[in-house]
Amino acid sequence: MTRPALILDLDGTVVDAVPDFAAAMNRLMVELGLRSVTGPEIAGYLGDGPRKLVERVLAARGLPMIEAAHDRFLADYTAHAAELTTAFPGVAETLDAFRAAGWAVLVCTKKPEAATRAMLAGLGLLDRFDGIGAGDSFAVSKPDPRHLTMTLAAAGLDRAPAVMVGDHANDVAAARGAGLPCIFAGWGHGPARMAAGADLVATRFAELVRMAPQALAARGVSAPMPQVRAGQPTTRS
Ligand SMILES: O=C(O)COP(=O)(O)O
Repeated sequence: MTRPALILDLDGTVVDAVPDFAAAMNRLMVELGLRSVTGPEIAGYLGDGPRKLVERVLAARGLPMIEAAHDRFLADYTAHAAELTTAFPGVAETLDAFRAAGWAVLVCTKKPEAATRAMLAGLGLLDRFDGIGAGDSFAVSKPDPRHLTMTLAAAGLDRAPAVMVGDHANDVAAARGAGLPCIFAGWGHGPARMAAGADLVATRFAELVRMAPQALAARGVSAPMPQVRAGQPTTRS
């Protein structure tokens, strides 16, 4: 059988990047003389990439989009992308278990590739991925389903059975458009209503070892069940 693939959204699914987003945004707010942001405000604006994030923060302060502000924010965020950001509990050992069982693990994110790589490297996670489809890797991005199919193809996995995991309506829509089963990441930033249309809802990252094979089995595809090795912590971040 072709190697099965686990495709993971990044922000709100693999990592909580809100503290670094908020820190970089607040450096920008100081420069612009604008009211500071909070973590919950930032979390509510995520899911459509950094340009939309800046646009939404400015709009909430009564301002139109400022392209130069986005450029400054993105350069600053990219340089500090792994300072306050943490992986969700269980990520490292769960990814290791998937790969040990023969799955490919890919990330499909609206975050630009430079920031994605800097952040994953800083967290010691970059080597745990077999491919990255970032927000600027292709001409399209989520919710366009081609963001998922092109991420698979770029990793040489265009015929692989695949499962998408994400915490945002854009992730669910992209998966459905690509005809892939979707697991909603209930631990992420997306409100519960965004799970509409997902095949399954997980509450912890480690549940993916059971749910990803289950999602494929429901479509008549059998895939190996990853085993998290006994004695490994399941809550390390
Ligand atoms: O940066 C965002 O707004 C969303 O990024 P994500 O696609 O990894 O969730």
